[in-house]
Amino acid sequence: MAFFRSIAALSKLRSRVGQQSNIANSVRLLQTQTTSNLDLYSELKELIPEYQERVKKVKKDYGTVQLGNTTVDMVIGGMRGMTALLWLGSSVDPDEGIRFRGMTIPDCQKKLPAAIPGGEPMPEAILWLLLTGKIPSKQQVDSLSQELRSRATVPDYAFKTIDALPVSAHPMTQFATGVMALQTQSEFQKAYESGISKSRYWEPTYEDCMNLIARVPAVAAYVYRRIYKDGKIIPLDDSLDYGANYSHMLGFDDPKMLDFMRLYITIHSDHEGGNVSSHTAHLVASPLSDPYLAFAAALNGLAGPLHGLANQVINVGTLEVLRWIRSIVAEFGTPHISTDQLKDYVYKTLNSGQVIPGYGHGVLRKTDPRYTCQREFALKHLPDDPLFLLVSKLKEVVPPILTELGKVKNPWPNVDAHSGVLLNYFGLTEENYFTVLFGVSRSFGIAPQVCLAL
Ligand SMILES: CC(=O)SCCNC(=O)CCNC(=O)[C@H](O)C(C)(C)COP(=O)(O)OP(=O)(O)OC[C@H]1O[C@@H](n2cnc3c(N)ncnc32)[C@H](O)[C@@H]1OP(=O)(O)O
Ligand SMILES: O=C([O-])CC(=O)C(=O)O
Repeated sequence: MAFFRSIAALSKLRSRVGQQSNIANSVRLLQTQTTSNLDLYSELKELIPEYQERVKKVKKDYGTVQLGNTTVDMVIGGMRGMTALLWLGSSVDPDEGIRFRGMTIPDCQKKLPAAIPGGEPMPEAILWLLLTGKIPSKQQVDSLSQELRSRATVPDYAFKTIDALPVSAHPMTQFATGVMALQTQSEFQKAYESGISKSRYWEPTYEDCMNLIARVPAVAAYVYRRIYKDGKIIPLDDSLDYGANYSHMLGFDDPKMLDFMRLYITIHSDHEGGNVSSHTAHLVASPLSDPYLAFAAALNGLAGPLHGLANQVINVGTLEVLRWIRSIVAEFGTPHISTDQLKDYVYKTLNSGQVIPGYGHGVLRKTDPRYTCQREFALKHLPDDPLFLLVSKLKEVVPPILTELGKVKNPWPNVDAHSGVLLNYFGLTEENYFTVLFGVSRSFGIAPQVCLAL
């Protein structure tokens, strides 16, 4: 299976050709400027032409600079470890994890606007940051919230297209089908057919990206309500921001769940360009397939159990353990499972030829900071939840066993090992649906990259 690793961001290009500070200066784009347009389009209209010029200049001045050697392992491993793509939004350091435009998750939690005092960063804020490289004000974020709501209407035929599938179809299949139905509204396709100039491709692409991001929660919520709640649809609430609205349309209005949803979307948005979903979108968009086509393709990659679907599998695992906890509780009157019992469970999984879902990574070599921030959220809001305690215990038990195997490069937990426990706590217990949440979030990372690659 091919995992493509990328050059991540221009900042990574800097470190790879470290001494050549001229390159560093040339590629330090967008991040240091301080325009203050209230709407994102006006902001980008100033920034993108300059970005395009800088990319041209880097190409002209440094186009022949070598960025490393290609080994047989890299080729067999599906370009793993090969510097191969330009990815502006984020970069992943093996030890430190994700940085969005240079900002770690704790930086984002400190600096990006929240919907409530002391709350989690809003997805609208990460979108602004990924697209512009700048930290938006609360006013800018609120204006973006409003704009996304105004774009959120989904045509009825998209729902009917989903209805043509059996209810038993996997939620990811239904979601990707709904996204394909939205594609008929592509502004890029229309503009291309009418002969738009190359330098302006980004404009209808931006329209498509914003419409796509605005509309996917309604499609995703429809899939959830159709499969699990007898098709009773909950309409968008005009007073809510993006993350809160998605949770609301799913049927969850606990303020803590709304804030968790904001955090969830923020941290799942982007993970450099080499992961399967992001790379797929980048590849599919490169021949000018529009953002809907690129995003639907990405969803199909995300639906693989070694990528996004791992969050579903870990929950099948944990729910099995939960059933086990219940039987222990029934028998002994206590929910505490011993470390030895858990170890046996992990060995049983490995001995049956399966991987331990939620552990390991193509790039990371330490615990995923996305796992850590979800753990911190859980410690704050549900410290005594039995499933959370179990997931915490798994973190003690699994890494030494994986290390013992001698071949696993990263025995530590990744993002997928934790999200399900939190969703389950708030009542979203249908684990087959979890990857759809991941998909909605990933539109935030993919869309800016598709826009900026033009
Ligand atoms: C959002 C995300 O996509 S995060 C990742 C989500 N996926 C998972 O959690 C699934 C479990 N993890 C895995 O399967 C892997 O760690 C991957 C796919 C994420 C990364 O794969 P790789 O880069 O090939 O990992 P690595 O180089 O460490 O693999 C070496 C060996 O260790 C094994 N290994 C890696 N992780 C695990 C694990 N969690 N459990 C058991 N074995 C593992 C590999 O299967 C491979 O075995 P093989 O040589 O017999 O084929
Ligand atoms: O980076 C990867 O290979 C997988 C991952 O964690 C993601 O896409 O979020």
